[in-house]
Amino acid sequence: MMKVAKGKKIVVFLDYDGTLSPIVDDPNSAFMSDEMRAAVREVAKCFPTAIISGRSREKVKEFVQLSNVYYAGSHGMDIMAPPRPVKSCEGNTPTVVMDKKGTEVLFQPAKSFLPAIQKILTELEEETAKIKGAMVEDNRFCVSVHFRHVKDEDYQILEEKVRSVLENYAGFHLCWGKKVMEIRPTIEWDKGHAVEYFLETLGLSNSDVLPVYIGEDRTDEDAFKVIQRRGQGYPIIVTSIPKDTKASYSLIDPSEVLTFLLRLARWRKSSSSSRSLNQIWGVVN
Ligand SMILES: O=P(O)(O)OC[C@H]1O[C@H](O[C@H]2O[C@H](CO)[C@@H](O)[C@H](O)[C@H]2O)[C@H](O)[C@@H](O)[C@@H]1O
Repeated sequence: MMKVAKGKKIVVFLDYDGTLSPIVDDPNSAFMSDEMRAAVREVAKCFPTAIISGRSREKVKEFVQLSNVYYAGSHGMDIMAPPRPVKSCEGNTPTVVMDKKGTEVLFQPAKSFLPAIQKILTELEEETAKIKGAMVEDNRFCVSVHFRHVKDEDYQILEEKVRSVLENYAGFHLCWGKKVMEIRPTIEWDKGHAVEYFLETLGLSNSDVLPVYIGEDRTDEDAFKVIQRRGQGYPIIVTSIPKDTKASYSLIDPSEVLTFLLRLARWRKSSSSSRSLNQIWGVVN
């Protein structure tokens, strides 16, 4: 992989839950380790790096706590460029989307849905309050209804309640993630579009660019498809079991993601030195 990458511009896209942090029982405690944070920081010093999560942008930023990465929340429906251009260790400064005042620009293709989303959120909280273990999470442009702690015999009633709320709102649909139901605006925008948006706005859509996308969620498949369609880049799924996926590579869990990121940064920093790929990656040709 690194042989192909030599001389090309790498852009790194990372999912959050299950990729940078392990899947845990409480969504509010899905913290990222300091080691992982340091690795992402190093990678972002070398390559433009974006975190694309199903969480709200504010929440994922609060978890990641890095100022040298780009953030997209709500499965890519809430994108913000960082306050200042991120300088790569190659010395390149990618174009950053700025408004006339020089502040960061938000891209929110589902903005008109916000009033309805707020109502849906309130109704879901009311409707699900009596179902033990159900938890509603406000992800700004989408709403998650977690059922990890709901008894199997209560799941059906929970789903019925969610569907009954949605019946009154045209323009929204339901999808499923890991023990979670997600209510999303029906617009043609997903994590794949967010990848394309970043590549375009950063001026990185040419053929010498290699996007690396690491994710584990069903919604990451949209991004894998975009990379496959481009014919260049590395769609990497995080999974410990074989899966039907558009990704071409896999890492078992966040600890392997950590190793991969550390090696990626190390490779870039050392690629001008005499260290061989074998020394960095520990691989045998
Ligand atoms: O796109 P992502 O960053 O992968 O976000 C997808 C969803 O992740 C979170 O839920 C998942 O992780 C939780 C913490 O490990 C776990 O408790 C839950 O069961 C998983 O579904 C997040 O809470 C959701 O809002 C995101 O949509």
